[in-house]
Amino acid sequence: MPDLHPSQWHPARDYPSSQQPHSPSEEEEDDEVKKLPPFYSPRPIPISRDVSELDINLSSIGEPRSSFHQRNHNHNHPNRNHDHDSHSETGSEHHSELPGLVSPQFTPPSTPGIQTPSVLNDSLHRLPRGVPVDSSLQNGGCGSKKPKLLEKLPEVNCVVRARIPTTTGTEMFLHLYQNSEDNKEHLAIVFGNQIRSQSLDRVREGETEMDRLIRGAYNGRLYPGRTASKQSEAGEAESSRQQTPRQAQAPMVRIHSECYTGETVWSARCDCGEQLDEAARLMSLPNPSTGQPNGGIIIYLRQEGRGIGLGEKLKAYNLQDLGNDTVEANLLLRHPADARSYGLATAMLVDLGVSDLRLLTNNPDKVRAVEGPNRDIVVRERLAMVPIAWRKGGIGGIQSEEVGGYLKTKIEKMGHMLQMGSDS
Ligand SMILES: Nc1nc2c(ncn2[C@@H]2O[C@H](COP(=O)(O)OP(=O)(O)OP(=O)(O)O)[C@@H](O)[C@H]2O)c(=O)[nH]1
Repeated sequence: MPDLHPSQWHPARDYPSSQQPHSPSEEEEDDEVKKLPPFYSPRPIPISRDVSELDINLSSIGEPRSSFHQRNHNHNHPNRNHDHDSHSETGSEHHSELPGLVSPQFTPPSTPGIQTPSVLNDSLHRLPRGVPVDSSLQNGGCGSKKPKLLEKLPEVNCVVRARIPTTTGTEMFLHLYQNSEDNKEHLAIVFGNQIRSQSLDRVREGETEMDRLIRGAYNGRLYPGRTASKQSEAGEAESSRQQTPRQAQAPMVRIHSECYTGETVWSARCDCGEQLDEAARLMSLPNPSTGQPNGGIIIYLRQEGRGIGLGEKLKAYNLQDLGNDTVEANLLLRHPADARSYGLATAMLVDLGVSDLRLLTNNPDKVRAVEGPNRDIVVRERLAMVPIAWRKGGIGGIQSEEVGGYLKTKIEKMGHMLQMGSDS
C-alpha cells in the first residue's frame, strides 16, 4: 500500500488491487458468510447449559438505557428539552404533570387537551402505508437476494418479563430472552397485553408461585400482597374486560438492532434512535376501529453496529470521517457490510405466538430473513420507515451531513426501499 497519511488515503484509489475493498460477488459472500459464526454479533460465546435451566442475572439487566421517549431530535444540545407538553396519544391517559421530556414524535403539534382522539387523519396519527409482500415470488416486494439461513431456528427462552409504564402513558412489557447461540440479553418489547411468551409461561420444575410472580409469569396485574400467578375468577373477568381486543390484522413488528450511539448518546450519524421511537409511537397509537393502542412487538437484538460491535463501529466512524461511506468503512475493517442475522428474532416471534406480521422496515434483507428457514413466519406487509425530516409536514427529525450520507449509502449500496429525500 502506498505510504500515505490516512487523511489522503482512499480505498477505491489507494488499495492494492488484491486488497481492494469491493462489493462482494455472491460466491465471495458465501465464503464470507461461511467464515462467520452463525450468529455473528460479533463474537458469540456458545453456552453449554440447557436454555431452560438458565438462571437470571438480575444485576446485568437494564442495559442499555434506551431513551426512546426522551430523544432530542434537533440535536442542538443533547440535554435540550423541547417545549411541547407531554401528552398521551393513546387517548387513554393524560399526564399533564410530566416534564417536557417527551420527543416530538410522541407529542402532537398542538396544545394537549384541545384535540380529541377522533383527529386521526393527520400524518402523526396515521400508520405508514403498507406495501404487500410475498417472499415466495421473485419480485415480491422484498428484493431478490436469498438470505443465508440456518437450517434450524435457535432455542430461545424468555427468562423474565416486567411491565414498564412509559413516559407517554402507554404501557409495555419488556421480555428478556436467553438463547442457545450467544450470551447476550436480547429483548422483546411488547405493546398490548394479549401477546404471551410460551417459554415464560411454561412451569419450571420446583418453582413456587412467588418465583413465577417474580419472573413475570402471571396473568392480569401485580399488586401488593398478590400470592398466586393465576388470577381468581373475579380477577380474570376484570382482566378480560381490560384486555386489548385482538387486532384483525397481523401485528406490527419492528426488528431493531442495538445502536448505542444513536439511541443513547444523541448521535446524528444515523436514524436508529428515531426509528426506535417511531416504532414505539406507532404501536402506542389508538387503532381507529377499537380506540385501543395498535399494539405490536419490537424485537431488540444486541447486534450493535450491524453486528460488528461498538468498538469496530467507532473505528468505522473514523474511517467515514476520512472519506469512506458506511459500507467501505466496514470492508476496510475486514467486516462484511452487514454482519447481522435474524434467526433469533424469528425464534422469539414464534415463542410470542406470532405466525404472520406487518414489518416496519426499509431493509429488503430483513423481510426474507425473519421468515426463517421454513417460512416459520410470514411477512404480509412492509411498512416503510421514512425519516421524519423527509416527511411532508414532519416536525424535527435528524438532520446532518452524516445522516444524509448514511441514508444515501443504505439506498444506493444496500438496496433499502426508500427514495432519497422523499416521503413516498
Ligand atoms: N457498521 C456500522 N453500523 C452502523 C452504522 N450506522 C448505524 N449502524 C448500525 O446499524 C444498525 C441499525 O440497523 P436497523 O435499525 O436494524 O436498521 P436497518 O437494517 O438499517 O434497516 P431498517 O429496518 O430499514 O431500519 C444498528 O446496529 C447500528 O448500530 C455505521 O455507520 N456502521
